Amino acid sequence: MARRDTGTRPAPDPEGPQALADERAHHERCRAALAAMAAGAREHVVTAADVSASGADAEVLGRALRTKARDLGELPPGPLFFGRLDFAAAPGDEGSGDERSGAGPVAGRDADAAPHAGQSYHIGRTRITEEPTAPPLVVDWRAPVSRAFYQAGPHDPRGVAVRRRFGWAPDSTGAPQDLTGLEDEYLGRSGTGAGPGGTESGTELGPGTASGTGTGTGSGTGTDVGVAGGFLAAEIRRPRTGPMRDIAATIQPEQDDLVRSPLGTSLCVQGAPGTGKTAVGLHRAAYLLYTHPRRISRSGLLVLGPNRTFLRYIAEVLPALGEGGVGQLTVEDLVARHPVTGHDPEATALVKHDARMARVLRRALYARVRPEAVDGAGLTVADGSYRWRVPAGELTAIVADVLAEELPYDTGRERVRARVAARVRELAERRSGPRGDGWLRRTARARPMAAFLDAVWPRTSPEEVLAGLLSGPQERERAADGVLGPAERAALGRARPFTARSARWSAADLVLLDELAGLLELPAGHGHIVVDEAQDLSPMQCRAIGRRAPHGSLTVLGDLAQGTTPWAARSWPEQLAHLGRPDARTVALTTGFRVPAQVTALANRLLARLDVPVPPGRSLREDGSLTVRRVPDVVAATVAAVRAARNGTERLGAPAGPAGPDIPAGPDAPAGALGSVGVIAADADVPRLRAALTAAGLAPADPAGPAAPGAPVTLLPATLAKGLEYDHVIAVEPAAIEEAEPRGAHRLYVVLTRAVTRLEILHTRPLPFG
Ligand SMILES: Nc1ncnc2c1ncn2[C@@H]1O[C@H](COP(=O)(O)OP(=O)(O)OP(=O)(O)O)[C@@H](O)[C@H]1O
Repeated sequence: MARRDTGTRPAPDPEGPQALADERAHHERCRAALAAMAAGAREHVVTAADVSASGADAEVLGRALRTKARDLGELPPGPLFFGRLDFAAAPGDEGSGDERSGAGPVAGRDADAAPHAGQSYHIGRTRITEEPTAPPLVVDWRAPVSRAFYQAGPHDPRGVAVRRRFGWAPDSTGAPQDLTGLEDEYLGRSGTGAGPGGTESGTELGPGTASGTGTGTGSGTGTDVGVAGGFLAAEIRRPRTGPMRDIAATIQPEQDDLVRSPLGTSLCVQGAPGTGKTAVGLHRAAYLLYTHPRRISRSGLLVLGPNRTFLRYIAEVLPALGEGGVGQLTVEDLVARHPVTGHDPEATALVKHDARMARVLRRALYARVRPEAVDGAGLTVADGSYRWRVPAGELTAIVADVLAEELPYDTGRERVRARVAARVRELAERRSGPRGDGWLRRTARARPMAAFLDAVWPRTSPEEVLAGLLSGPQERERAADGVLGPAERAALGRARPFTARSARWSAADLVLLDELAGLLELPAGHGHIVVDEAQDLSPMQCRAIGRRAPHGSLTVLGDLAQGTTPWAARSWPEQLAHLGRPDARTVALTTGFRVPAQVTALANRLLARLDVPVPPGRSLREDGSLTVRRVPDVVAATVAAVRAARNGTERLGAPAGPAGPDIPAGPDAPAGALGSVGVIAADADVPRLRAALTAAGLAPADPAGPAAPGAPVTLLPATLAKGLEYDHVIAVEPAAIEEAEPRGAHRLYVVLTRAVTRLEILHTRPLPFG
């Protein structure tokens, strides 16, 4: 593990200022090249229509070019590279583990496929080149060549002589803007990785930074990232001011392993709060799109999150990585055949989300297939002066055979039709010579055939089957007998009968309708699905996701300790089986990048009471603070706490230091460096807190509103906190949060782990944790 203690050793490198000037010049060159690339892409869009052979070609080409032009145009205005690798004159076998090196280089990106000895590569969020045949000015962080940036260490330099990271000072909005520093690690001095390897380096500071000393300790390579120092520390301490950011500059080795897992591998990441699960999932999505552009298109990739607020929070990560246009949905969106207009009591919802419902629904659907309805006289089809008759026994056998094939219901119906028609043709040909395909098609559509099918294997819809099941006691008894207990069967039933047309569907009904739709016909598949907060999914929701990637893979992200739904998972093997991926590799992440150590210690105390088999988290951050205050009036105390935070009497973030990929924030930070404040309370307490804050002139943003991700103060109900983070969290009355729902202790665990820098707990009632 490379260790650096530059905190006590100023950068000694006499070439520093020149190196910085050279890098600035390179950055200027990159900016000009990127502008030319964007202009070129736009021009290609215009000319594509003229040069294409057909309208269809023009459309496809135009779409591809438009996407490229848009992505280039949409790249955020920040730094165009964040790292550099200088390979030693005799590189080792770096990059050989990447699946793409086996598959051969992708056209136009040959230079990025494997490092060349003695060559330097700048690494950034997108590839930049002055012309297609020239070596790139910047290689994409996902290219095989870039892998060493994340994985090389003193004991495994991967041919890297020097790894350089860049520091960028922020502009007035807090976005990194000016190249102000660089930090070199000498990895490959011995050339073999033997010996002490990774040696010290200096942080070369440019003008405008606070001092001439380096930052922090340790740069975090190897799986033991330890206490973060240098630019990683600066990055994770950077105040949160808006939507989630990408972490391309500081992905850690164990995260990188997950990000670059092969497309065919389904992964499950169990991670304590703030360990980067969401970040890993999104970067893996970007990596797969880059690495397998032909096998997985943007429309073939899907990201699922728990709610709209969360999706808005993560919405900018993929576009910032040059991958706009990826579908980001909630599971509710996925199954939204109808608006939700009904509501289920909890006991009913529990039954509907239970895995056993899959069997009940299958039975309810296939109860419609009735071999016993075959007419004893068989099926007779007229053919000119002939009458062809298939005997009842043969028809029954055909139906039984097709049933045994377990095809989707609609396919089964067509298979029966095709088999019976083929049998009729056999009879006809035996008597009076060959029959063509047109004849066969007509026979398959003949009226007696339709009547036979309607009696034996009728056409139906998910709505019809579910309405029948929920409102017909007999149908329910038949389908659920031996599967659900009497109380569960009763909970499933609706008092008043209804039809598919008059139905008011509940959220759980939509999941059941989706299951039925999947039994009737296979849904369109995705090449890869990233599922966040997967611990909260019910077995039936898991099935809805799994069947949408029949040949694809999944990245399943979650934390059993954060499960808050009544059906939340308690074991990953079970959840993965419901997702149809029992063999997925499960990996635990425990190093937290968000929550400070004191807060993590508090959360771990609560975790011990949650009875879930997950390892406790540990924090990478020794900074940050935790305050627990018993107050006479939580509403008044909340107003005072928010006011103090906004007045800047409590500064947030890291101590002032040289710019890493960071905004310096701390006692000397500029006012603009104040981070976000999140007030989190039991849902029922939110209205009065909102009223009080608004009356005090501190109107908070509504987390569901459009301004939420960038707002200075957000007030959010505990049930919306999942996946989000704020610099300063004010958690109001934990006892009320815990008692609001059956899994309230898990909810409280989520709430207590949202703070990046400071957690302030305000309470009048006794605290639910020891
Ligand atoms: N390698 C890294 N470098 C810098 N920041 C990181 C890194 N990994 C994670 N982070 C940051 O840590 C924070 C937490 O990450 P993320 O939200 O992905 O965690 P999570 O495991 O999904 O958390 P939770 O379970 O609480 O939702 C984010 O701000 C993320 O950008």
